[in-house]
Amino acid sequence: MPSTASRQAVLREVGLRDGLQSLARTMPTAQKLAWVDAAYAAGQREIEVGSFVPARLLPQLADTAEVLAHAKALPGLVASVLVPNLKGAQKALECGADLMVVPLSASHAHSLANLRKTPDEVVAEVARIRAQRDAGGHATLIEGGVGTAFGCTLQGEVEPAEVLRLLVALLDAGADRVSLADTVGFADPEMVRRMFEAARREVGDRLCCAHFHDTRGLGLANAYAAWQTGIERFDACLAGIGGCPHAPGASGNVATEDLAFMLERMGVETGLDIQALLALRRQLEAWLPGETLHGVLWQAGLPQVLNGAAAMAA
Ligand SMILES: CC(C)(COP(=O)([O-])OP(=O)([O-])OC[C@H]1O[C@@H](n2cnc3c(N)ncnc32)[C@H](O)[C@@H]1OP(=O)([O-])[O-])[C@@H](O)C(=O)NCCC(=O)NCCSC(=O)C[C@@](C)(O)CC(=O)[O-]
Repeated sequence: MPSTASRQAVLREVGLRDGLQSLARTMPTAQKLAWVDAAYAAGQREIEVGSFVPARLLPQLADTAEVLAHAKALPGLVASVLVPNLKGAQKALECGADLMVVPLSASHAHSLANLRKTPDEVVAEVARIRAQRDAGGHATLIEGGVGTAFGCTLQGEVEPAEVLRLLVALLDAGADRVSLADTVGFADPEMVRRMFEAARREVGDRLCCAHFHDTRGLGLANAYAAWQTGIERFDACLAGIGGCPHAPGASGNVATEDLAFMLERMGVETGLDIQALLALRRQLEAWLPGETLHGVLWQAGLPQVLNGAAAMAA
């Protein structure tokens, strides 16, 4: 098990994509740009700014090109987008996204509901995306994100062997790296440990990120379990908003500010100013009146001694 000492973690903010796609309202573009700026000022260096999907499906994210252009102007920021197919990927390449995440559901039922494609058809789409990326000489990275990796509300069980097969297939098709997601909050820390260890045996360091929903209160425990297997990048949503519209029962992601607190408390450097994240959460509350926000740190605030593990080691 890798030691916690001197490790760093990256929290990729996905609230502007996963969070906002789950709300019925559309956040005005000016507020999204202010969110990107404030997240950047709080130390976030990876932000998923939206999706290139048909606006009729997700009008909340119709301004993704504009938000991406704004994010790209911030030095050192990895500005990513979600793309469901080649058409979305072409837009991401045209707009110069640093990274595009192609979601692939290991559950056949969810795959059809979400993308109208089987998992293997999504793998084939990734091969077309890779060919297009390489032909144009673009620098945009391709991440294959395997969702419903721990089960699915539509299909029920998802075989771990199928998840592993799809991780390998995505890489063989041309994804630069892969990640694992618990779309509907079915995972527990022991399942996470087993899955991430097995995935690492299959694909090594090309397994780059963990994406947990806190649907049943295990988001942080699952993140900790993934961390213990060596994962150092996590998706998270400010105020724990989020959820896939095509996954019944899906609810919010692990809250950015809570996850940052847990890691910093363990002595792990995230580069994040947690007070600034809490201030941004208050701003988000004002931007989203009437919406249910999640997370717990905001209620108690930071303890006086933040860096518990480091303090004990000193
Ligand atoms: C994949 C499709 C498009 C298939 O939808 P479809 O209807 O089968 O698409 P199509 O290829 O038949 O095209 C239909 C029309 O849409 C257009 N079109 C086609 N593609 C695009 C595009 N990219 N951008 C803009 N327009 C597009 C296309 O040009 C055409 O336009 P028309 O000729 O009718 O005028 C649709 O099912 C889709 O967009 N699905 C995405 C749904 C989504 O965003 N889900 C949430 C993200 S995944 C998630 O949240 C999970 C995750 C990542 O967070 C991790 C986790 O927790 O597990």
